[in-house]
Amino acid sequence: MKLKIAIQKSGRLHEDSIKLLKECGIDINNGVNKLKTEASNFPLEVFFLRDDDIPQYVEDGVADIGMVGENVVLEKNRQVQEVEKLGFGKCRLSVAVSKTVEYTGVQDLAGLRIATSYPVIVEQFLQKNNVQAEIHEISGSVEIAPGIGLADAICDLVSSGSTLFMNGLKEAEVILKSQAVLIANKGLDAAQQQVLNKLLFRIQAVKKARNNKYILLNAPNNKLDEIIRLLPGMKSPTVLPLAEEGWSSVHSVLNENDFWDIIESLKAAGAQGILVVPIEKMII
Ligand SMILES: Nc1ncnc2c1ncn2[C@@H]1O[C@H](COP(=O)(O)OP(=O)(O)OP(=O)(O)O)[C@@H](O)[C@H]1O
Ligand SMILES: O=P(O)(O)OC[C@H]1O[C@H](OP(=O)(O)OP(=O)(O)O)[C@H](O)[C@@H]1O
Ligand SMILES: [Mg+2]
Repeated sequence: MKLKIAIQKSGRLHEDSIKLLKECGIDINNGVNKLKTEASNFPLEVFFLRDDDIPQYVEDGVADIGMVGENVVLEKNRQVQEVEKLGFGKCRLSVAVSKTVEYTGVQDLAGLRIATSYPVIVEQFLQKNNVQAEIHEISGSVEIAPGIGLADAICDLVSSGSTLFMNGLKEAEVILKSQAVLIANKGLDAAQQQVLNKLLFRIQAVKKARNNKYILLNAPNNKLDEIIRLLPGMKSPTVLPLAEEGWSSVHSVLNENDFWDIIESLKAAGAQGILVVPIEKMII
């Protein structure tokens, strides 16, 4: 039995999806223009598809699982389960208006024509806020719609904001924060669930490793207590004596988010020769 996974054929999520599978130790041969391939060392068959089609294929069981943006999952509104956030493809779905108009709040959207490729999500947002506006569905190049007189506002994906900026628009409302997620068919059998669990275990180990760094430093023994207090570690830091009398080497694991703050405190506390090393996999 092989589990069938759908990933984006080309576009924003393609490379990161493949990279994640590879970091999970799964060898896939993704030759150019291939629509289907099999992993050589894991019971996985990979389908390369348009991202818009992935929720439906997973609902229908044509694919058992898929990697796709939460924005697409919500827009397509298919019966699938979200099993894991994948940590890439981070963006937001926002309403934007011309930078020349004054925007004071969601009621300002009343009566406007909003161009978007996300009519379902925008409709839900308008209803929730009791605002009546006209949705104009277009499939791409949404940001030029106001400039060519097609709409008064848009709703599209934003990450750096440069596309909005280049089109003379400003972000008015963030409707959704999105990232790529792993979705699964709701009726997986026990054998399929078992393969999915195996894959999930690996994905979680890769995600944890990406969020953490291994740190090694030297410290004078009289500063050890203070330095150890600064370090969380997986259990507690490893402390080894150095050849030089009165010094120790301290090893620990730091989360990416508090990383720089902790490094500064460590230096201030007397740590020297600090080395920071990426972690490949992390299993707690
Ligand atoms: N600027 C961005 N930064 C980060 N993630 C993004 C960005 N734009 C889109 N994404 C995420 O990547 C997904 C795929 O975006 P892409 O632009 O490749 O889609 P597409 O053109 O619809 O592709 P397809 O040809 O598969 O239909 C989006 O649904 C979203 O989840
Ligand atoms: O805020 P920014 O960093 O500028 O990113 C936002 C842009 O990125 C996406 O398009 P993409 O570049 O994937 O091209 P597409 O229109 O072909 O999907 C999205 O549709 C926006 O247009
Ligand atoms: Mg698409």
